[in-house]
Amino acid sequence: METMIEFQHICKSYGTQVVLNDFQLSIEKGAFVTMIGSSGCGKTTALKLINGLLIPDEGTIRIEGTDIQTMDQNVLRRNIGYAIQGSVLFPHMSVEQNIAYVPSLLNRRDRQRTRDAVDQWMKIVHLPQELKDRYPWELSGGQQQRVGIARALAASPDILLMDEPFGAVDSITRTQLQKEIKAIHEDSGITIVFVTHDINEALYLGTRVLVMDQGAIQQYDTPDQIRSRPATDFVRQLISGQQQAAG
Ligand SMILES: Nc1ncnc2c1ncn2[C@@H]1O[C@H](COP(=O)(O)OP(=O)(O)OP(=O)(O)O)[C@@H](O)[C@H]1O
Repeated sequence: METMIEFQHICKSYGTQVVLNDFQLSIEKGAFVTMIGSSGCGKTTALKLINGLLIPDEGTIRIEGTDIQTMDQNVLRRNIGYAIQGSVLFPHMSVEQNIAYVPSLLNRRDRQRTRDAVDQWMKIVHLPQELKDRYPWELSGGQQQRVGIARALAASPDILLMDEPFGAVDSITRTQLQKEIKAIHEDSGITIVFVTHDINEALYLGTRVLVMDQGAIQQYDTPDQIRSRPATDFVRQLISGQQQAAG
């Protein structure tokens, strides 16, 4: 299997607080990795190191073998979609303009191509076409989240980073969005790294689940292995929470 993202001996501190210490992780191309762990254990930090929003104190991050520090940061970010909790849409732009943002940069001379791309992505994330001319404040939380995902995907990234993208929506919308993102992953073969606090979500979506505690990897395994062979007490506790929630 080809490696898409690799963390090699990564150290990252904020002031005197060490968050990641000799962190090592390899993510296969096409994987859907869900990251779960205690609050403050470094999940968001790990995510932001992938798209260069944060720079490691030590160690190297590689994407398809290339050290990201040596890459053009604009090219890097254009290849990596980023969707986070709550609305990160451009408030002064309509739904259509938000989704078209990157495609219109890429297809400067071909407006029809951009319009077609917007239509296509709105369909995929189940946004009715009549919402095209609305502004973010005229949308529900779930619709805003869908626009955010469509915008991230419309840039045709190889990698999609998602930081609790469904944290702020009701449970029915959340279940729908989970199904949609799972289908998008299966259809596109994109590599997804997804941070969540919800063990059910982590086990449902992930082809691999990364369980972290205090900057250390507790287990990195398939959902079946996490369920049947929890590697540490921390993982066992997470799973017992899942069984309670399910039962
Ligand atoms: N810019 C910053 N300056 C100082 N400390 C920070 C900064 N960003 C994060 N931290 C601290 O680093 C630790 C790791 O933060 P991070 O956001 O990566 O954790 P997380 O696992 O995503 O947490 P949560 O599950 O609560 O979202 C936390 O203790 C946090 O308070």
